[in-house]
Amino acid sequence: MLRATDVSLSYDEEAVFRDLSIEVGEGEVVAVIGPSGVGKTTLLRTLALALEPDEGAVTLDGTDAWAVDEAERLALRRRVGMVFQEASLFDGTVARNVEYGLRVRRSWSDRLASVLRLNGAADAVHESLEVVGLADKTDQPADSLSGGEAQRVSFARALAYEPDALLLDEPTSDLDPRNTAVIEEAIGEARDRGIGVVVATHDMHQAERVADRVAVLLDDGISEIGPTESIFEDPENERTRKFISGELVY
Ligand SMILES: Nc1ncnc2c1ncn2[C@@H]1O[C@H](COP(=O)(O)OP(=O)(O)OP(=O)(O)O)[C@@H](O)[C@H]1O
Repeated sequence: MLRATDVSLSYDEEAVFRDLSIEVGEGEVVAVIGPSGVGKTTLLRTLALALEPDEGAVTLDGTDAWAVDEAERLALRRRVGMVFQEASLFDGTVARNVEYGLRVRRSWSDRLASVLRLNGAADAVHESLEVVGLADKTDQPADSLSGGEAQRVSFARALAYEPDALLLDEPTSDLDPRNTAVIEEAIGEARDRGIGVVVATHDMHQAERVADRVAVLLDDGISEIGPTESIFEDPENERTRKFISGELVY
């Protein structure tokens, strides 16, 4: 569904990754793990069609996002949601923040259809807040939320417009165990809805808990990608094994 093929990307001539390939299918969770600064955020932004790779292709259902015109790329981008490490909510209620995702992301025709479907937007807002356990906070001002709650609202905002793919950048790095558990359950819910999820995390246990497949990003590429169990229990690549066991120090 969402696929990067042989992508290379550099900042100021400095390669972040070279010839990297990764894909996520419908209803699948792929975790990207790797040391700090290796390029996990850059990879997610490439998959979100926010960064154009220097080489290679990013395709959504077979359409090469950088080979089509701007309008078509924007339409593809709308089908991919991203949740950043830090929640970026604006002043206003929780509901307004979640609804905002719907308004910005939907195309005009979808918006019109949702106006015709009475209360369609309100339902989507409520449902996605339920997924993150915040349906009772709909009318609360966003600036009164705890950090964990704000992050959950960010997740709800991305979920509300039913993206095909959802990219999560360290979604629980600053959260306590309870908020972390809520987000991990919400990842499962997204998968059950058929959304393809890519989650970048430095927490290997989290990758083990939530992912169907794991990609290990080391130096300038993926050292290994495969089913979660085989990556953690029986990695084929020596560097992967050392990274997993903590022998590879960065
Ligand atoms: N806009 C930019 N301009 C120049 N260099 C950048 C830019 N963004 C990121 N980098 C560099 O690219 C490398 C990869 O950064 P990136 O944020 O993708 O890593 P990461 O794996 O997500 O890190 P972390 O786990 O610490 O968040 C880093 O060396 C970073 O300093």
